Amino acid sequence: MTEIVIATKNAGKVREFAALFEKRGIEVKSLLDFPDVPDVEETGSTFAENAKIKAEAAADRLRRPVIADDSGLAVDALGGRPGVYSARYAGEEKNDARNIAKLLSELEGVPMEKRTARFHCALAVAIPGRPTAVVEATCDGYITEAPRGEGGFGYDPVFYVPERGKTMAELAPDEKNVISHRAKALAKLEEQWDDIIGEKGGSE
Ligand SMILES: O=c1[nH]c(=O)c2ncn([C@@H]3O[C@H](COP(=O)(O)OP(=O)(O)OP(=O)(O)O)[C@@H](O)[C@H]3O)c2[nH]1
Ligand SMILES: [Mg+2]
Repeated sequence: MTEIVIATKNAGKVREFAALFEKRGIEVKSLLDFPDVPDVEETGSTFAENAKIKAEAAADRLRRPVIADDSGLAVDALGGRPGVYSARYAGEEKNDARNIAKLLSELEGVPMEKRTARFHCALAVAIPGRPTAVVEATCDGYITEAPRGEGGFGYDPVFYVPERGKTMAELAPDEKNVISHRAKALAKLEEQWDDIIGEKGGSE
């Protein structure tokens, strides 16, 4: 395979997948390259369900193998919220700065040791005519009291990674792409890749 479509319009995800697949010699296309594919409603109650919905809708439309990523942040002190609503936490317009502001205000007064959280990533691979495969991975950390760093996207400026002593947004892209929920899920996918795509899978 030389090219794969990721069913997303999130430019932050596209950037990370492009870097992750580049190492494997595969070029990444996204729905930004296929603007005619309609948006699909994320009606699932889990990351896995939403990833499956997005992957199958795009694969049906494009008639080729597609990977979709559904991801988000689960904060323990908030009972797992924002969870599958991470992108639209502060409103349908999906504004990262407003999402962060809402998160910090909900966590006001919560001490650092109780600000534990994790990023989740579910990746679904939909290939026309085959059952959809889903893999999942997480990355543990803490929510800081103020944003730090310019890298990444989404909640990265307030997600502290204890092993690195930095927020995700302070890590270089190459560092994030080793430890992130997305990188770990992709590594799992790779382990299962031959079973998932079988002999005739992929797109040349
Ligand atoms: O700081 C972050 N670092 C990450 O690495 C990360 N991964 C996911 N997220 C958050 O979770 C939402 C996904 O929601 P989501 O999977 O529905 O994606 P989306 O709606 O942005 O695009 P699409 O892929 O659905 O087209 C995103 O918007 C972010 O807020 C992240 N935040
Ligand atoms: Mg979405």
